[in-house]
Amino acid sequence: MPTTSSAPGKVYLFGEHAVVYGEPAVPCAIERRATVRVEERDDGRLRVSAADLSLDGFTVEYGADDGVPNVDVPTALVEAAMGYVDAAVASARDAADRPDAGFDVTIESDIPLGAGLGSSAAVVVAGVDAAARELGVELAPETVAERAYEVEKAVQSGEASRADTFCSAMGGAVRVEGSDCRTLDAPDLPFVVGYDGTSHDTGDLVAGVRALREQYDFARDTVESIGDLVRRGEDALREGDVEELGRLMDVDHGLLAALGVSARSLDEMVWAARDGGAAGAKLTGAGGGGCIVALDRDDGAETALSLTPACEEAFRARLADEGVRAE
Ligand SMILES: Nc1ncnc2c1ncn2[C@@H]1O[C@H](COP(=O)(O)OP(=O)(O)O)[C@@H](O)[C@H]1O
Ligand SMILES: C[C@@](O)(CCOP(=O)(O)O)CC(=O)O
Ligand SMILES: [Mg+2]
Repeated sequence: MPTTSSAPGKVYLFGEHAVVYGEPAVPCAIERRATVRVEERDDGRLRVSAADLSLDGFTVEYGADDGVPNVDVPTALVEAAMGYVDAAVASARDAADRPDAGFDVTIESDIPLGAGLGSSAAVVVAGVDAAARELGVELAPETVAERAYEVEKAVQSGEASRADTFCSAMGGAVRVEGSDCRTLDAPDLPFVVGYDGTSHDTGDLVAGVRALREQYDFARDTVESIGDLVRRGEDALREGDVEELGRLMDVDHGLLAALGVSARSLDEMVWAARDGGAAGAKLTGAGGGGCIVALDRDDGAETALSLTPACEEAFRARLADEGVRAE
């Protein structure tokens, strides 16, 4: 019998990148989910079918004996796409003490891939949960979050925060500062997302910020300023002060741009959203291309984004109360 789990993507209200260096961040889970179906197979092989909105559906099959993917899409693309899934399956094998378990894995996701909405975290969280349950082990969402964090850290060359994975596992709005991870009471904020249709590599962008931080004190100061801003933002979130949240999002976008992780398309979408009346707008996630998030109370920003050439798709994103769940 196959076992299926799903987990949500997220937007960052504030704090991405700085959270990697121990500053606080507030990501919010959104109602776009990745669904992972897992069925144990008795030959020890791993077969993965991934259908995604921005990558043609593909299937990879390989076993411990050869390790060679059998597919007809470019190897680099496959390797990039498989890193997270492979490591998620390995984590579940470890949790169940079944190092040789083989699986058929099928992934479906309505989270654009590599666009800052946490598709990697959602796939890993749902994958660890489903594969562990398929092997008879029920993990608490907090445990799934911690295992998924270890996976992201390993795949992103040792650089990741707990923010995306904790948010995806727990749902709702969360606050992450180092290893201190908490869920927050938050109102359903009027998020609208603008997506430029491109993707980024989170590991590369995080490495770029690290290099800048090592070279320039101003980059260290910028990371600390993002932390200060997040602490101010927490008060505004508690009070449901959308105007102040928007102002702080605008500043956060400027600080992220100073760290070199914005892009022309992201800046164009941010300005379109502001011109359309958003309370504030910023890139979300690693940046470099992908998505922006804006606070849009009256649909003006969503309309402005949908009319902006840089924006391929604009959509509303409701807060997802539920994190990882069995389907
Ligand atoms: N539907 C999917 N099927 C298989 N792998 C996926 C899917 N969605 C995301 N991934 C994995 O997540 C990676 C993208 O993660 P990342 O660069 O962190 O961007 P983000 O988390 O912002 O979407 C992909 O290269 C792939 O390994
Ligand atoms: C840049 C970072 O703060 C968030 C990355 O988010 P995403 O993978 O682009 O959705 C990295 C991290 O927290 O691990
Ligand atoms: Mg990611």
